Amino acid sequence: MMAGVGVMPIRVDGNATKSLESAFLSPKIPVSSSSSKLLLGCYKGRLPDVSLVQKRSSDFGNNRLTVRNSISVDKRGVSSKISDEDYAENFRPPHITDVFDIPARPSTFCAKTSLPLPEGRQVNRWSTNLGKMFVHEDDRVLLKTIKYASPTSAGAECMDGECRFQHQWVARAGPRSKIFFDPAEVNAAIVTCGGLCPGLNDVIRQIVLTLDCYGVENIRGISNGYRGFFEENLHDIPLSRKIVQNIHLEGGSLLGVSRGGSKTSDIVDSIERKGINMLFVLGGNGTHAGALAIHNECHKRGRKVVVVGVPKTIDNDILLMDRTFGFDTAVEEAQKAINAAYIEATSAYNGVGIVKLMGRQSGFIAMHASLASGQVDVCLIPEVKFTVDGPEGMLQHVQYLLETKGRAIICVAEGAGQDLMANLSNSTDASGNPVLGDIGVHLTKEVKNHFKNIGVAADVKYIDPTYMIRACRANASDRILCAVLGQNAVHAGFAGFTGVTVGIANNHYVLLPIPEVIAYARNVDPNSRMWHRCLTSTGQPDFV
Ligand SMILES: Nc1ncnc2c1ncn2[C@@H]1O[C@H](COP(=O)(O)OP(=O)(O)OP(=O)(O)O)[C@@H](O)[C@H]1O
Ligand SMILES: O=P(O)(O)OC[C@H]1O[C@](O)(CO)[C@@H](O)[C@@H]1O
Ligand SMILES: [Mg+2]
Repeated sequence: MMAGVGVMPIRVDGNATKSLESAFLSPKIPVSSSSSKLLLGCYKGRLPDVSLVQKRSSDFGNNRLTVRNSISVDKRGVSSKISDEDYAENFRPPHITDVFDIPARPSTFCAKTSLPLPEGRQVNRWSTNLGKMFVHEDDRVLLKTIKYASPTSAGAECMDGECRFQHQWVARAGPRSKIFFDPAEVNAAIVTCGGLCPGLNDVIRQIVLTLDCYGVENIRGISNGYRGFFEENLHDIPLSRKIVQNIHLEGGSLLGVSRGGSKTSDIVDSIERKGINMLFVLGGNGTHAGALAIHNECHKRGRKVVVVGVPKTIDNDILLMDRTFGFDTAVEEAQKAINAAYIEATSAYNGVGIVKLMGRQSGFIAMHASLASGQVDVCLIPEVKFTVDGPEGMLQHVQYLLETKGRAIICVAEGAGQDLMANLSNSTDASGNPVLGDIGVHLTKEVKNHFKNIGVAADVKYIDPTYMIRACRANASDRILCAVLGQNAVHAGFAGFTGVTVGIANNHYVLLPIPEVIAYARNVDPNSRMWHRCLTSTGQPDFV
């Protein structure tokens, strides 16, 4: 392949340029910065297939981070000043070219609309300012930004006893200058699984709008989660810019959701039948486990399909991310319930207000809602054990609050105190999630019985706003997050990443391999500053 044959030259390093076309088509060619001088002027054919990489291992014991002083052009045609090994271990996002030989092509993405102009002219899809429109392949985001000086420092996550700082680089999300799909051949599908979450329609909308910007016309929604792939009475929903234009004005999911029914082989059979080659999966931990299984099965069957996740969980229980969409809205909506409980309790004689919020195994909503309200006296979360009876128990504290303040407000996460309830069914829902006992109802009974038994009048009001919170429309902050995540999911798909999910880390948008984010559910750390801030605000003691 001759260099510079009628194609735009791209910069490889400070001294050298290389033909874009040859960069797309050449196999992985590692070169050191000194050998990169070979690229000066005319690049003719393959460089000798020897690695002149100067490897400098960073000094972190078992940590396998390495820094390479190299410039390489991998088989994706991507010139790298930082090689894949520079990702923190396990954070290199899988790519379709890891499995298939697919040539890269120039991006068709244009931030401008593709709608026809009044006189029938199409807006030019090709931006005149490509220079700053794309993120660079080597762009990375630092996952952890605090250097803890001691393992005893609040919230410290130390990999070794000395708490040495480790650079954990992850891929930056965003549009790439090179893509691996011809928009005319893209057959995209979107599916929403698990429970509802504010912002689902915003993400669906942004995925469709962004696909449209790339020039994709063939977009479908799969009805009611994974079930829509194979249940005969469920039909796909055609999606277009026009159809999704106003869907974000309502809560819920235009496509519907479901739990259970995740049979990977049936789903992939359906993907093959429908000819889907770009799948966007919106859901929580379970959904992402399903997405990973679909990604693996597609590749096993030799199907050139990319699977990209968008984490959806109101519980905020996905690892490594600042937050997931819908969480901020949930915290805000919860304020109404807490405030109602507060007003009722302060207006009553010896009023006790109890509010149950979602959070199956993670108490983020209850913790943040309690802290935000400044009205909560007791916050109970699944991560922190508590007792109800006895001198250290919660009831004694509620009694003390009535004696001193004349009211008590309790905010409890649904997964808290499950060990306190007898006769739990041990059953699971269709997806295998445990069916919880109702801790809100349980605590309400306990509080009522306690004050009845000691002959003190108490006016107990229980509020369960959980589904009202989940079914509402996303707030402005979440809508922005949804917009960025939805757009980045499409950029990831076109850039050939698969088995990945999008997220926000340290306020930057990233791509993460799915296994890294679903290894276990993210929990509130009882040693974290945030939990301590919550306790500082409520003034509650330990109930053990
Ligand atoms: N380990 C798994 N492997 C494959 N599919 C799974 C797995 N776990 C769950 N699923 C499927 O993923 C879908 C959603 O799972 P689930 O109902 O647990 O919701 P989720 O994605 O975890 O979101 P939520 O936060 O609402 O619980 C279901 O169709 C379920 O069958
Ligand atoms: O009633 P459903 O649909 O199972 O949803 C309840 C669960 O969904 C979640 O909101 C997670 O999506 C949990 O907090 C809650 O336990
Ligand atoms: Mg789940």
